[in-house]
Amino acid sequence: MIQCFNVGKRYVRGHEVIRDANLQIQQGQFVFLMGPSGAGKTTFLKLLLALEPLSEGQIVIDGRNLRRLPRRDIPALRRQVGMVFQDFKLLGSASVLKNVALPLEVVGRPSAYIQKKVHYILRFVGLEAKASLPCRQLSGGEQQRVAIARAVANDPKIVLADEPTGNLDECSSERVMELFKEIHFRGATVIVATHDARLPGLFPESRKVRIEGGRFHEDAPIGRQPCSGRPTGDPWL
Ligand SMILES: Nc1ncnc2c1ncn2[C@@H]1O[C@H](COP(=O)(O)OP(=O)(O)OP(=O)(O)O)[C@@H](O)[C@H]1O
Repeated sequence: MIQCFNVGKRYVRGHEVIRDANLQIQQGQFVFLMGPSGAGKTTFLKLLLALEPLSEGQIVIDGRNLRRLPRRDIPALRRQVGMVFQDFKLLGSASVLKNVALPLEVVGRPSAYIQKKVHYILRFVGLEAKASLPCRQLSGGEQQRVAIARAVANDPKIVLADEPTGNLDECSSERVMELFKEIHFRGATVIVATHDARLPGLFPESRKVRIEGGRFHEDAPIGRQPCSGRPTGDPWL
């Protein structure tokens, strides 16, 4: 569960982007974080990943208060969170396969497991045929799917996606949303930040939260969400 209590964020020499913001997200929820450009969506995702320090308030993730989290525990927190960055942050000269394998290598998974898992996920995102190509040879939509594959490779409990359909055509956007729905079905909490008001229409059961004036506003009552189908064990293999 993600809990935000009176959260405030002010950048050095900047205005207060988020102020006195409260939010609670249960494990397994699918949340669209809406708001116009500059509203603070990326900032909020960065706070959740501890990429930016809080100015005010508390964020508690699965009982761990980020303010009190020792620096040495931050990598473990980040391993539980898969982040799809707005600019992908892929290794352009490395292959698609290498980019997706990296998070698994970092945590020391056996190579046979990595091979099996990466191929499964690349098939899932429809990129198995491009596994050996350097990422920079892929289209924007394909790179977006590599970024999603990398974010979910390690079965994170939480997946954060920053404008995952920015610059994609309608068909590619729908495909990307199908991936997130599947990831959600497999048990992850998914937070998609977007200013594209059409996206929530692709997943009507989702929860919509708007950032406005630095605060969170619920757009609609939280409906019953499809319950997570995640069984115990590896959800991919
Ligand atoms: N590192 C920074 N230093 C100073 N100000 C920043 C920094 N990062 C973001 N901001 C400011 O914080 C505000 C919110 O930015 P943020 O990127 O969180 O918005 P956003 O809702 O994600 O926008 P977009 O949809 O365009 O990505 C903006 O006014 C931005 O200029």
